[in-house]
Amino acid sequence: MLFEKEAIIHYESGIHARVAAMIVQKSHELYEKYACKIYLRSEHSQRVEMRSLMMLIALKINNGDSVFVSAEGENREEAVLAMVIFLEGDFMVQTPGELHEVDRLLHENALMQERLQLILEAVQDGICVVDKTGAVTYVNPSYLRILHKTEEMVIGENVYEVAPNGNRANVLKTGVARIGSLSHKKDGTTIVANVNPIFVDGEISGVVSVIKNITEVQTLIEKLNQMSAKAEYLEQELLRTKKMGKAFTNYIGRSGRVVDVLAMASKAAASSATVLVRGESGTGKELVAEGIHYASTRRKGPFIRVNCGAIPSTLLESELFGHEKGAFTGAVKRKLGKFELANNGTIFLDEIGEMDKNMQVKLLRALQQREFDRVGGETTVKVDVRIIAATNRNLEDMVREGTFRDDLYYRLNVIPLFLPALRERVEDIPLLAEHFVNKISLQNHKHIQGVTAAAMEVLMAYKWPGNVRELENIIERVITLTDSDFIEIEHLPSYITGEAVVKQMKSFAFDAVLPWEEYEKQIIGNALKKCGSFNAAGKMLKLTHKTVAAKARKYGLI
Ligand SMILES: Nc1ncnc2c1ncn2[C@@H]1O[C@H](COP(=O)(O)OP(=O)(O)OP(=O)(O)O)[C@@H](O)[C@H]1O
Repeated sequence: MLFEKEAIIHYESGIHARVAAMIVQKSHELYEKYACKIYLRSEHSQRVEMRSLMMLIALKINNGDSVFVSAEGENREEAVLAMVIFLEGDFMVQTPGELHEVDRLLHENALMQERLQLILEAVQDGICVVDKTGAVTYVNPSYLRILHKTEEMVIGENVYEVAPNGNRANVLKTGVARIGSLSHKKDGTTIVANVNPIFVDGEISGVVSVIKNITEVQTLIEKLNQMSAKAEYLEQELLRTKKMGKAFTNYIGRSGRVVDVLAMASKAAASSATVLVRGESGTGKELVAEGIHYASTRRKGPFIRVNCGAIPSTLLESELFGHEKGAFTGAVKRKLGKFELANNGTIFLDEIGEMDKNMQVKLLRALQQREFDRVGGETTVKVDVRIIAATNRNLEDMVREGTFRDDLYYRLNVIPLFLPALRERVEDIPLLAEHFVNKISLQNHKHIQGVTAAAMEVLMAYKWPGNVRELENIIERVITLTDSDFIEIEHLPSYITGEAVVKQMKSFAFDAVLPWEEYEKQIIGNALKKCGSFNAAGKMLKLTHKTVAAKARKYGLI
């Protein structure tokens, strides 16, 4: 409970015994003047009369407590007032009515200040406060870290002296904020600064500068740029493979060569240029030609295939251009040729290298003028046909030898597509094998689940002169003849498995002449490793399974 007439004097600075003596002196005067006794009381002590307890006052006040001044006597109000006025220079004085609220506000303020201090110290951005004279009054630890400076170096320095044309001096002069100003330091760091003026009562009272080291950000931006360039490239690649669309989904393969050739084919499909598909027999030339047709705007028109190598040259003209009734013996009615049938679609001239030179001239005319005469006909027929030709022959050699017309060659070779042989894309074999196993077992109502790893290894080691067609045929034969769940080595033809074994044996040191048993042991061991059973190994080696078992025992292989 506060005294009726008292003041609370908050300790503000250290009080010495000298000050305490002055207080005592003053209280004597007041006693004389107002006939009052002056008491002081700290928060934690009894009130004490001034005259006797000088040291206590000094100690108590030095502890930082609030000091309550009260008086007893006739004019105690005046006495307290006089004491308060006397002390005002060294102490903060409040009247009792405001005390609690101010105390609370003070406490809140102190807390807030503490929090703000913590925040300022914790933020990663550097903060620098400059007063209105240009002197640096505050920097946070991040500021010092970013600029590699110490507090002693920066506190107190004047921005008008250290950087008269800098942002801080400028903002202080103009009162206009500067945002996002970049500076590159000698050590290679890049710093971005936002400098804002501080206004108090409409007057500029300093600036606050917030800086950030964006060297890392710039490195990240660079990385981001690289990544986005890479993503763009991959997106284009994806688009490239996607663009091939459904038209090419029948052509199985994911190897780089296949992806490239299909990308080119899909580009070719977008034009109506003549395409020449090259590749060994069985590499899927027809599939690609079909893909081009179905990926083109002509997809709703017909795709007409002519095997120029399979039709006798005497009949090829009528096959391609048709004939009129009675054009030759047996021509009992008018027959439309493949070119007419392919109108508004695509004609696929397979095995073009087999065409004889007479026919080549006629074809050249049809290609150049998109018109021809039916055999025995007098009127010229005009057609709108896209031409795709294919060959497994070396047309360049044929042109050189004079068996293929060069003008026709150039007409056909507008967009050449080279299909890789299967041995050049071994990585596609598992994919193709799986495709054929699924397709053929479905057609044959079988449930073959796949190819064993060992058998796949053998398939991948084989040279495939017949390419994909040969692979498809082998899988078809196996599926037709077997009932097991998986295609195993023993199901494969011996010319394929044999090649694999020979390949393995190449690693064997044939230069050195060893006892026969050494070779035999190696061969039996290899075959058993590859086949996994006496039976299969026997088939591969053309021995009975009993012989294989006996030799395996003899050489301690089991
Ligand atoms: N990449 C492939 N994906 C799936 N099947 C393929 C692939 N390549 C070829 N084939 C299959 O192989 C067989 C032969 O293909 P295609 O007739 O297209 O080859 P080609 O190169 O035109 O042969 P040829 O030169 O003997 O005429 C077809 O049954 C075809 O389905």
